[in-house]
Amino acid sequence: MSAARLDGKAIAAEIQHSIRQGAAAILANRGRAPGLAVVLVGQNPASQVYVRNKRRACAEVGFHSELHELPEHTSQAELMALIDRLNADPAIDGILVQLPLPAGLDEAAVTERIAPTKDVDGFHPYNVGRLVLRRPLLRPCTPKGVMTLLAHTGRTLEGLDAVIIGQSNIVGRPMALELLAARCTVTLCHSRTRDLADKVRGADILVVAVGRPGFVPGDWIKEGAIVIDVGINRTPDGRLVGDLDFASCAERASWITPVPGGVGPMTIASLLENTLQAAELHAEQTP
Ligand SMILES: Nc1nc2c(c(=O)[nH]1)N[C@@H](CN(C=O)c1ccc(C(=O)N[C@@H](CCC(=O)O)C(=O)O)cc1)CN2
Repeated sequence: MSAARLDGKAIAAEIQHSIRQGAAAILANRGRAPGLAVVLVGQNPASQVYVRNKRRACAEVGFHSELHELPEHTSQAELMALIDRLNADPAIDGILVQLPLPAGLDEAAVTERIAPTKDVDGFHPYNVGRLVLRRPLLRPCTPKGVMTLLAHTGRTLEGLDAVIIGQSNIVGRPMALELLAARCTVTLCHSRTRDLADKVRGADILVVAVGRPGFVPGDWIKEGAIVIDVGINRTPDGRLVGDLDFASCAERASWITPVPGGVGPMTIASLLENTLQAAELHAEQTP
């Protein structure tokens, strides 16, 4: 079998098209566009790229976006005070604090300070709890984007065996909850997992988020599996690659995501969806 590509860039462009119409409707009804505040602390070069891409996507769909750039040595109290101001700002529907934060800042405390209906990353315990209880409100962007990609395969997910490698709060864990809600049987693997290759060989759906180039070889892939690569790694010669040995995995999979152009653009599309959803929630709350 040779896999078909799940083209995240093209699917994200379709989503942006419909969001542009939603943004226009909010503008017509409320007299202002959906608003996203992006908080960037420090000078992490990858974060700078992601933030630029997110703001460009906002401009393309007609959202208001504003960037709050803070120096590396910002204190916890200064960051919390900014979040409080943005929570109270009626022009802001979504608040995004780009991660990772510089050492010394408490990410969990910052996440919990964001008002749950402005938490467009879906990281607040309130939003995570709703996902656990199968009553999601704002869903974490990368797993949500992966679910949209899976929907584009046209396959029924119910009953499939899904394996996730990587147990982070922003990808692996919410990904497990999403796939469980879609009635998959889910195995969440991590650095202490035994017999990883055997577990992966049973997967109808494989999601890999470990941050190690070429971590999954083709002979781990079940014939016909759907394979999703969340990894983004820069090689010494400057290329961007995922966590799969792409060529050998593509020989056995039925569907596979490329890097770049797979999950990354879907993370940004999901952020736009969440920001529009937050703006609609706020419109209901303030008629
Ligand atoms: N507050 C958040 N911080 C982080 C998140 C997040 O969802 N919220 N996720 C990651 C980084 N991330 C979003 O912020 C992200 C990563 C990659 C892409 C993307 O579009 N990648 C492109 C390639 C871009 C490039 O040239 O480097 C692709 O894969 O095609 C978007 C968003 C950690 N932090």
